[in-house]
Amino acid sequence: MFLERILEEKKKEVEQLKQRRDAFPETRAVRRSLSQALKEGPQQFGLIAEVKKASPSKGLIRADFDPTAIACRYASAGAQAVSVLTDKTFFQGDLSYLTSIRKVVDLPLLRKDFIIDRIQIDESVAFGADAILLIAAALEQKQLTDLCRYAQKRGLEVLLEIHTEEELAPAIEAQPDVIGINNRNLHTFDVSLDVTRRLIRHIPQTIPVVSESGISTPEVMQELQTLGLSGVLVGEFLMRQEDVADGIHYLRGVPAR
Ligand SMILES: O=C(O)c1ccccc1NCC(=O)[C@H](O)[C@H](O)COP(=O)(O)O
Repeated sequence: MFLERILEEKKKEVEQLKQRRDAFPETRAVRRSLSQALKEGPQQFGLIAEVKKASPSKGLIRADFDPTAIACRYASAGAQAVSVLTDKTFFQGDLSYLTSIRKVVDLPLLRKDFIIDRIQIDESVAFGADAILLIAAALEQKQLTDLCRYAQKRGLEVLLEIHTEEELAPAIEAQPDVIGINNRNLHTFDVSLDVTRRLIRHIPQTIPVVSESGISTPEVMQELQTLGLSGVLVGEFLMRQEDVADGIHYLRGVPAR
C-alpha cells in the first residue's frame, strides 16, 4: 500500500526533525487566509495552483522546473493560492521552495506534505506556509482534531483532504478551514471526478470545499462550480504546459492572446 510507505518514511523524517527541534526560529509573519482567497476567484470560485515537479503516480512531470518562476506565473495568471509540494522522497519537492516562493508571491501558500506530527506544523510556520494539508486517510480522528487545532493555534489554516464517505464525519468534526475532496485514491492512484460528485452532497454548505486531482478542462471547472464547490486544486495539468499561465487561462475559459 503506497500511502503506508509514504507514512513510514514520514515517521523517520519526524524522528530526525525532533533531534534538531531548536532549528525553528520564532516568526511573526502575517499569514494569508486560504479560505478567504478562494472567494476572490471569478464568481467566487478559486484556483489553487500546484508547484509539483514529480509524483509517485507519474514520475517526473516537469524536467525544466523553476519553482519561483512557476509560482510567479501562477500569480500573474490570477491563481488564488499556490500549493507547494515539499516532500523530497516521492515528489522531488523541497521545504526551501516555500521560503523562496514567499519572497516573490503574495498569495496564500499551502504546504502540501504528509503531516503526522505537531513538529511538522512548527516547521511549516518557520518556512512561511499559510496553510497545511492534513489527510484523513493518514490520521486517526484524535490526531486529525489535535493537528487541526494546533495548526490553527499557530496561525495556519487547514485544508483537510478526504476521499471516502467514511472520512466525512471525522473531517467535519475536526473543523478544518477548507475540505479537499481528493479524486485520487492514494492507495491505487485511480482518479475519478465521481468522488467529488458523490461526496460534495454530504458536506454542509458553510464549509468551503475544493476538488483536487485530475482536473484539466474548463468544462469540468464549470461543472464543479455548478455543484457548489468553492474551487479546485490543480497540479499536473498546469505543470505540463510550456507556460503555466496559459494553463490557468485555458481552465478559466479566457481566450488565448
Ligand atoms: O499525485 C500523486 O501521484 C500522488 C500519489 C500519492 C499521494 C498523493 C499524490 N498527489 C498529491 C495530490 O493530492 C495532488 O498533487 C493534487 O491533488 C494535484 O493533483 P493533479 O492535478 O492530478 O496533479
